[in-house]
Amino acid sequence: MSDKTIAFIGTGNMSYAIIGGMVKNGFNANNIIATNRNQEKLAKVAADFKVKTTSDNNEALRDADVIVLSVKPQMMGDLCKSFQESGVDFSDKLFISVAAGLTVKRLREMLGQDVKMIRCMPNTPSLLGRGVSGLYGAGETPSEHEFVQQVFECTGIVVWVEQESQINDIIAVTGSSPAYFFLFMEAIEEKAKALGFNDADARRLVQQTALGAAEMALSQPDITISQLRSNVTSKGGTTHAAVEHLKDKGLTQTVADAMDACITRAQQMEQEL
Ligand SMILES: NC(=O)C1=CN([C@@H]2O[C@H](COP(=O)(O)OP(=O)(O)OC[C@H]3O[C@@H](n4cnc5c(N)ncnc54)[C@H](O)[C@@H]3O)[C@@H](O)[C@H]2O)C=CC1
Ligand SMILES: O=C(O)[C@@H]1CCC=N1
Repeated sequence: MSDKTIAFIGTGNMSYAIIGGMVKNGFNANNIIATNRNQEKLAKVAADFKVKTTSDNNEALRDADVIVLSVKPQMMGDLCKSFQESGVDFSDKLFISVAAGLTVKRLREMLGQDVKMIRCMPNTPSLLGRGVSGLYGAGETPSEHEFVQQVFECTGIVVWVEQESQINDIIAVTGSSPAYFFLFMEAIEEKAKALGFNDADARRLVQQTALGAAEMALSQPDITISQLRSNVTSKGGTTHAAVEHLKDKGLTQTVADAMDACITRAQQMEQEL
């Protein structure tokens, strides 16, 4: 593993998950700096992963080779302005942005320089090494490309996209989609409670079933997901009744429409921010 130092600017949910995945997968915690304005969040990431922490973004900018911009998109303008005013020479540093809805062009405008910039669209299962990261690069060297690949492979699987616009597709398919699965799990959990299961059992039943279904798909790559579904569905049986109801109610189209809404929102943010 490279000895480059990497700083996460704005260590909230997403960067906490990436840092956790990196440390659990052997990345040297001494080479990771986490920043946040919030001291409690910094104390937690320091305690959990033994990384360096600071509330001074400029110190992290100065000390790191690779800078991960991970504040909310709406906060990015102010952050980049503070970097411009910091007096730190960051012209040779590699930037990675995990923000939705901010293009490389816009980020470079915000930073006031044509810095090397990789856009990454991770997801929160990165914390467990079960993440997916979509990557799009602009101007990085082969060794930087390799470094970024290694970092995000610590957190799960990685896919490079050729067009920057595909980052918005990745948001719909993997960045936001843990929430779709959680919504589905919430719906089953809620109904389980309505059927009389206590809270703890409702939670255990739904999470174990979701995990089991995902592991069945993962462990049997030669069997289509559709076939796995079919294997549960006895002709004229109970699953058939439930699945037909979901189909009649338009689940497949609803999911496709939701993913389009996700992409449209990312495109709108590109115009707004
Ligand atoms: N949460 C997710 O599932 C995903 C989030 N993202 C992207 O990751 C970025 C961060 O999202 P989250 O982690 O969910 O947000 P978050 O709100 O949990 O984390 C951002 C953190 O930045 C801190 N912060 C804000 N301004 C700061 C500043 N100037 N200096 C230092 N710290 C500052 C806040 O205190 C906060 O803890 C966003 O741009 C989002 O688009 C991308 C993929 C998935
Ligand atoms: O909701 C959001 O905007 C971010 C990007 C992908 C997941 N969370």
